[in-house]
Amino acid sequence: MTLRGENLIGAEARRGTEAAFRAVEAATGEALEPDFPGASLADLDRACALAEAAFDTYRETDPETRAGFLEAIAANILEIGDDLVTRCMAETGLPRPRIEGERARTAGQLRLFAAVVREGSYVEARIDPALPDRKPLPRPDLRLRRIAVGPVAVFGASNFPLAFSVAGGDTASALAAGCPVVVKAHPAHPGTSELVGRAVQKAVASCGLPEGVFSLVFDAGQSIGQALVADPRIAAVGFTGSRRGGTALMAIAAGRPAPIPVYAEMSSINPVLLFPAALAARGAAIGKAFAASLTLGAGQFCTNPGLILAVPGPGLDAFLDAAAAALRESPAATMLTPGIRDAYRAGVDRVAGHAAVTRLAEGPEGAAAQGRAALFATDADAFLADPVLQEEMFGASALVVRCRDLAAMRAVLAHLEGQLTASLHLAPEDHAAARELLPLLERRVGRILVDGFGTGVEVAHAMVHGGPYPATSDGRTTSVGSLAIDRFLRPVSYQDVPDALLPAALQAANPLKLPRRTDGIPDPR
Ligand SMILES: NC(=O)c1ccc[n+]([C@@H]2O[C@H](COP(=O)([O-])OP(=O)(O)OC[C@H]3O[C@@H](n4cnc5c(N)ncnc54)[C@H](O)[C@@H]3O)[C@@H](O)[C@H]2O)c1
Ligand SMILES: O=CCCC(=O)C(=O)O
Repeated sequence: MTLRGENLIGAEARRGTEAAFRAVEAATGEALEPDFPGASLADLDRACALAEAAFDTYRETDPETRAGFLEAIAANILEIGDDLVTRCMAETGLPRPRIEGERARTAGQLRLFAAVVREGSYVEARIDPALPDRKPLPRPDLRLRRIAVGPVAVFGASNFPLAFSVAGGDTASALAAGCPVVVKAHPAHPGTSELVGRAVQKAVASCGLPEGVFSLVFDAGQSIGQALVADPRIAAVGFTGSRRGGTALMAIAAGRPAPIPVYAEMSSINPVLLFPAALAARGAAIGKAFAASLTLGAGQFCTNPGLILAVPGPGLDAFLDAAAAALRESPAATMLTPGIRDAYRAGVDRVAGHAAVTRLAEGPEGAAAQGRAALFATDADAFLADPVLQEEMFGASALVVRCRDLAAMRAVLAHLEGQLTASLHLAPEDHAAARELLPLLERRVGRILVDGFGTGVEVAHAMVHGGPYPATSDGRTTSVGSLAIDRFLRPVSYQDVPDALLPAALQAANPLKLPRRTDGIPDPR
């Protein structure tokens, strides 16, 4: 498929008129064809106007139409075939199996949301019938459903060019909720973005939907993204990226005459708690598994295990020996962009130069575009004394914090910022100590896992990929899994509205066959 470097504004493909940029081949630094001229403010205005015009029709599409649309996007992405995989590999430096796996995950995610739309519980249809004879006052007829919030702005992520980008989780959940989407492509993979954007655009047309359901804009800088968040027709924002970028967009959204929510997933160091009996029983095996998780995708996962907490002893020594040996042999890996590589190296240098930190291991030196793995250690007192030590190093390096006892481990956890995940490595003898820490962990993180690592998020109904700030801007939500749809819905209550005027979801005959509650009790199905 030929790339044209065009913004996709509704049904149109338009070459931008602003500064152009090109993708860079991650491994070589070579510029890749074609040019991507940035969208103009007029292009963005048209995209937002079309999204607004599409909103009322799209949000009332019947479940089958909307689910079919999501499935058509999945099919169209797969239909692009190897062109998508090779372009994506070139732009990101990520290997083929990773891109193919991520493509399957992206299609599966769209299909999951299709199933959610067909099943219908997300509408939360509730009916409290009128009680005209209630004393002292009659009760009105009350009916509630959730509706889409409005057009949503999505910022594609650099590190998941498919699953968190143009047709990734934010887009899939917003479209499932009934929200048109305007995507601001990540500048690191514009070709991948255009290919996927065209797949979505094609699905909009083949499903007979209003053209404004989807648009995709490119920008060499940040002004179009900022204007998108400020646009009064945009009702919510999905973002995955840096803390600086996420908080900048939050400030724009909060400063609007009508503020809107920004669902930003930003930074997390994902603590790993190694409990004494687990370490004694299998320290070396955990160390090896940790190194594999740390180096996955050159460490460019928001779920990367960047912080290890453990009590010193022979078990921890075995863990460290195995982890260090694996990391010393782990080849340097191409990073997504020169900027991300430089930020990673600067983060590593900052930690390496810290007076209270020792370097335990370092991977082999690589090419200019590559990042090498590293493992550092400090103690709990030093960690508690310097917030720099809990800053995300976005790459394959981690810091081990030696805690003199479990009380020190608790103090470190209590001091941590919000996190996406916490991993506990346990033997049965550790359960009592782990139980003590669980309430604190629940307050700090979005997902607690045992005997594993957070990398490799399952896209499922019971998944939470979220967590308190700064892991995300809103710890009440998730950006992965079916619950992600909640971000883009809001409840509306209808009081004494005649059946003929009610939305289908709440009419007496239940024409959409939605699961509903009457007086709080699920209706028989
Ligand atoms: N935790 C994570 O999941 C995660 C993922 C990717 C990157 N990162 C971090 O972010 C750093 C940079 O990577 P990145 O380019 O992917 O993230 P980024 O936040 O710099 O950019 C993400 C997107 O937001 C836009 N953007 C950023 N700042 C903006 C602003 N002030 N106004 C308008 N738009 C803005 C960018 O153009 C891009 O489209 C990495 O080195 C890493 O530290 C973290
Ligand atoms: O980088 C953020 C997403 C991480 C993820 O989805 C995974 O670990 O699978």
